[in-house]
Amino acid sequence: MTNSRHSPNIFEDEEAARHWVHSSFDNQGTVVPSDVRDKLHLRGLVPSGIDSFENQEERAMEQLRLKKTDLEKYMFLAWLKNTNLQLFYRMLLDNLEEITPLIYTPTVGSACLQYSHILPFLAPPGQPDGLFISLKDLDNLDELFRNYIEALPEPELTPQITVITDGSRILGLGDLGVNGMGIPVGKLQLYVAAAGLDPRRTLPICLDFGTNTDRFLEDKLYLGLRQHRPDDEQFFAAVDKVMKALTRHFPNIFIQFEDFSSEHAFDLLSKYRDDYFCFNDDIQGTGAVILSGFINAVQQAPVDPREHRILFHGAGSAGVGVAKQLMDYFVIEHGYSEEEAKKKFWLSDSKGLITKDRGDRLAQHKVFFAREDNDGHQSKSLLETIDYVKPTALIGLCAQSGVFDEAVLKRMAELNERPIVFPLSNPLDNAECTFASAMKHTDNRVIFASGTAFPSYQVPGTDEIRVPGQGNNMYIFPGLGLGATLAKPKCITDTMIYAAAKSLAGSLNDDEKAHNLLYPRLTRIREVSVDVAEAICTQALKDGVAKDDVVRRLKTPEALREHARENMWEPTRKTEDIVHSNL
Ligand SMILES: NC(=O)C1=CN([C@@H]2O[C@H](COP(=O)(O)OP(=O)(O)OC[C@H]3O[C@@H](n4cnc5c(N)ncnc54)[C@H](OP(=O)(O)O)[C@@H]3O)[C@@H](O)[C@H]2O)C=CC1
Ligand SMILES: CC(=O)C(=O)O
Ligand SMILES: [Mg+2]
Repeated sequence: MTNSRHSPNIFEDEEAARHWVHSSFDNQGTVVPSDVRDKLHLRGLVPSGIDSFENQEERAMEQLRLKKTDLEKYMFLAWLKNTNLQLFYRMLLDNLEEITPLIYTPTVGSACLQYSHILPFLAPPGQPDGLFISLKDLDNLDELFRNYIEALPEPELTPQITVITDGSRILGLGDLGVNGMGIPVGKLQLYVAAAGLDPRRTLPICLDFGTNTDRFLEDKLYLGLRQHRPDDEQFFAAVDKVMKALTRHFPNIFIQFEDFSSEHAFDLLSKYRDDYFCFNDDIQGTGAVILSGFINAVQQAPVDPREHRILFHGAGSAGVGVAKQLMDYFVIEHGYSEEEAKKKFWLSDSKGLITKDRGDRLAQHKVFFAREDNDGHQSKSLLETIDYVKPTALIGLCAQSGVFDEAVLKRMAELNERPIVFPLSNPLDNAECTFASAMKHTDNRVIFASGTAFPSYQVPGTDEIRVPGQGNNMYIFPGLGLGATLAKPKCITDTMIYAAAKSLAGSLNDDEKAHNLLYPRLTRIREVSVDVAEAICTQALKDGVAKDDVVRRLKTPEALREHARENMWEPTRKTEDIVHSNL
């Protein structure tokens, strides 16, 4: 994909020249060649030396590494993105393993907690980080969207993808209100880096519907609406107004629901999934990514795949979403009926094992997996539940730091030759256990993936370095979004989500398999996203929902992969591309 803006000619049209000079996308500062500087009257406005892209990147990396804290690094990167967007993405793509944790989990968690304190220092005035939609603005939605379009560097490049949150459950950090904006911003940066979505066409949205976290309401620097959240009736009506306005302004936009509280996440998905071009990342994206890691874990565990018993600690949108997705694995791959497959799952929450006769009123999303075969048995503590269930796999999605403690891990190791332990809660401080403790307390036998990346572990007394898996939906949503924006299906079907998971599981190369990895290395994320995008397109064609004519003509996986590759945006890497070839 080229970066070209087709008209008008920036050397002849004064307004276009001014626009180019002030654009954080076009004007890349110290690398702009001297003939372009002269034509655009930039001589003297930058030092006379002309940088190479390599030097420009080296300087920026040097500054990044000089920052003392990860939050300072986050702020530097946000400022860089908002002032020299292409340099930011060049750096990110060239240093994915170093920078991803700084723009995404874990650092984005600290940034969200501090968002109201740092926001004014992330972008120049007038350049929006995203669109803030306050409950008070529901009658002005058209104006809000128009303002956003007019503030864009290239108003004709309308958004094709949005990540939308109401900040009510940000990672495992709780209700952060308007501070949650950091999450859509971070997710969309990964869409660009990992799958080549055009950064000019991404739209982060934060629904500023108040917060129930009093410490924010009492913080005089808090920048959101200072009131408690609305009741359900008002909430659903407000979201509905936003959905209608959003799709009125951007009819083909692909919508990712993110980090809504579980009480609302399931209902929003079922309300909109058939008629809007949308999906829920925490339910479906996480479901797909963990299914993929589970498929690869099952191959490493010396257990008949049909004998697995899976215990979830945490039964919110992520826990239930992942359990449903894993259930499909037993139905599709092993021919189980849904009822039989369901019996392989036990879910526990803050009150213990979820059973039908526990004595409390279960939230709707927990009813499906509530056990009925417990003969009155209830268990409160995790250890008790493990003794009762005897799981082969323990999956943490409860955001309780360290809850997979020494006793829990040792019990999993007693029960299993290769226990599967996935502490998936984010950010790092919320993980149910660390990789080091999982290795230590299972005699290094654990099959492991966590939501936020842990460092590698050297097995004591040996040279062996073990690399932990990162089971994070970032391996799925970028490729899913790329495939969806290409195929333009009427809706995202369950079979498309399943196909994405299978494709991710199958994307390990020989080296990754030799190292017993559960997920591909992050450095290959663009290749992997091409595979996931192809799987989405192929399945959309099979399901008869793909609307895009080009995709409908491209029938083979290789042709679809090529199409995905050709449509991936790349930051400029050649000087001649700084001024577009059509001028
Ligand atoms: N790795 C990844 O890609 C992803 C990770 N996540 C992570 O998953 C976590 C949960 O997200 P989500 O499901 O939406 O959140 P919710 O807050 O909706 O769910 C949390 C669940 O954990 C349970 N819980 C809370 N405290 C305890 C406890 N002490 N013991 C046992 N269970 C407890 C809650 O119980 P109760 O229902 O009784 O309140 C609830 O069922 C977050 O940390 C999030 O970052 C989410 C999406 C993707
Ligand atoms: C990764 C993610 O989506 C979450 O933790 O909510
Ligand atoms: Mg999320």
